[in-house]
Amino acid sequence: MTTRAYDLIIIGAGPVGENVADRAASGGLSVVIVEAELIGGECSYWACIPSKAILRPGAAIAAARRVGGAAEAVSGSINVAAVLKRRDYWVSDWDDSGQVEWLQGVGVDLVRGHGRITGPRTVSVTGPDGSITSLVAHHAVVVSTGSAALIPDVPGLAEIEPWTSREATGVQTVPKRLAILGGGVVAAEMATAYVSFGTEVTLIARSGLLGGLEPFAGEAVLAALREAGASVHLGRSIASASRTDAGEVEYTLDDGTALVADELLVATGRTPRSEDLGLETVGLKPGSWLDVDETLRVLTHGNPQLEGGWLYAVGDINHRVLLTHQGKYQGRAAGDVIVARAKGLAQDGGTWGVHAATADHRAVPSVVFSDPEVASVGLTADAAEEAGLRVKVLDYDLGAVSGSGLHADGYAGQVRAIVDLDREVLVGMTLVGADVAEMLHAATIAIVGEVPIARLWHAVPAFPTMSEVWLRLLEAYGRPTAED
Ligand SMILES: Cc1cc2nc3c(=O)[nH]c(=O)nc-3n(C[C@H](O)[C@H](O)[C@H](O)COP(=O)(O)OP(=O)(O)OC[C@H]3O[C@@H](n4cnc5c(N)ncnc54)[C@H](O)[C@@H]3O)c2cc1C
Ligand SMILES: NC(=O)c1ccc[n+]([C@@H]2O[C@H](COP(=O)([O-])OP(=O)(O)OC[C@H]3O[C@@H](n4cnc5c(N)ncnc54)[C@H](O)[C@@H]3O)[C@@H](O)[C@H]2O)c1
Repeated sequence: MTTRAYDLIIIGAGPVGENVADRAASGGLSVVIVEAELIGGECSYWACIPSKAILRPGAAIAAARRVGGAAEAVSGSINVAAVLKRRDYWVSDWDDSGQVEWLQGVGVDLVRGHGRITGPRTVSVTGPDGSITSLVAHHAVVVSTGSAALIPDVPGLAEIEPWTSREATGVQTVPKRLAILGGGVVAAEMATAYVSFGTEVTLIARSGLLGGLEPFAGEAVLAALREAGASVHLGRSIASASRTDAGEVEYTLDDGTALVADELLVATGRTPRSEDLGLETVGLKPGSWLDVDETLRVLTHGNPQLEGGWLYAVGDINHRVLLTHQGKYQGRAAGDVIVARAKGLAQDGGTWGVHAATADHRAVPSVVFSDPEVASVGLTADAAEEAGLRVKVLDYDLGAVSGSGLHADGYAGQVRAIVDLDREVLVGMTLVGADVAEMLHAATIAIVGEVPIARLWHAVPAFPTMSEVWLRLLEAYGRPTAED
């Protein structure tokens, strides 16, 4: 057994752990990162990247089909083998050597294996060959171990070895019939991808689609999936599942309907990867999400083992926002504040401070890459009401903007903006329609910058782009007068 000492130990080299490592190393700390699987984590190999790689070809074909003159050039069907080959390129054939080189380049040491906390500031790593490496941190330990697919407790479900997002994004042979349980983001995106492959998709959602977003978003995606041939059962769940000798999945809905598929994808949310992490050795509960303060430090709640604030939890594992870009944002703040604390430098963990993840509460951008796309940031109308804000809700038909009509024949889309009437600033925006993803960042900037609505009149959208919807929304709000 070897023991090594570093300023900072990071457990989990997903996109979030990598960002913490980068900031801390560039701030002059000695850093080691521990990884059990591939450097780059879930996002790079089994989530964001492969899912978007398999969605894009279908979206590109659909885009061409919506433009008269171009539509005529689209003949035949999608080349699934070529799609999967392109996906393989984007996941580097599940080889992380490029990321290993990057770690070396930024001066971060890597220990491959499963990391477990063994006490305050100490971590033990069991390597693939069973060897043990003991690590001691002078300053901090960061847990960035992410999340895994949650399999609900449905009779027979675990036994049939259902697909999770890993199998759905890493598919080698596309099934003819795919059942999907869940109505969230993974379900919407994978249904969209597999429908584009020509798979017979059956989606089972216990409520509507894309809960938590503006209701018109889920309704538009639902209508499009049905239009594309998917069979969608709303208000239903799966009561039992089994596999036949031939490998088919037989499952029953909670209304007694019996159905069959070749594979069943479970897309019912995530569970924290903290079960086998040694949390019990420092008075925390194994298998729990880790609550943190604004600087991503695990809340001590008077726990003497966490004294000195040495433990941080960043990314999915803290359950603030389960998105890569937001986790990386947290990672930059955490890496910098660990450096500041280690070196006794000034800290800025107040609202919008460099060491605080304030945007987690105010402006989380997210895109569902379904067809239509759903891009949202900040509050929905319901969330604004729950927060007790006095708001004006501005709705506009995105298809009525010239830029949209030019972009695609019969463009269908919808935009909703939420304005805080007391501060006269934007606090939320949701866009639904083809290719709205790239329009989202303007709204994020307006919210984070707290740009006054009166000033937004000077932010002129280029003609004829879809962004002209901003003008229509401002008109719906009302143009300021000289007296205002
Ligand atoms: C299908 C799917 C699609 C998604 N698409 C998007 C998207 O388009 N955009 C977006 O922003 N987000 C997306 N997400 C969410 C995104 O994948 C996560 O938010 C992101 O991966 C979280 O990063 P992380 O570093 O916190 O965790 P992870 O990426 O899960 O990385 C954690 C790492 O820690 C390692 N690890 C865990 N435990 C240990 C241990 N004990 N010892 C050593 N190593 C350990 C794991 O092996 C892993 O490499 C998607 C998620 C799914 C499931
Ligand atoms: N484009 C993106 O940014 C992107 C893409 C995919 C995933 N993600 C992230 O990954 C995370 C996980 O996605 P997800 O879709 O698995 O989770 P989710 O939380 O988005 O959706 C879970 C769905 O499963 C349903 N559900 C939960 N338990 C159930 C049960 N027992 N029976 C039937 N239905 C049940 C819920 O009602 C919900 O519709 C999300 O938080 C999301 O942020 C992001």
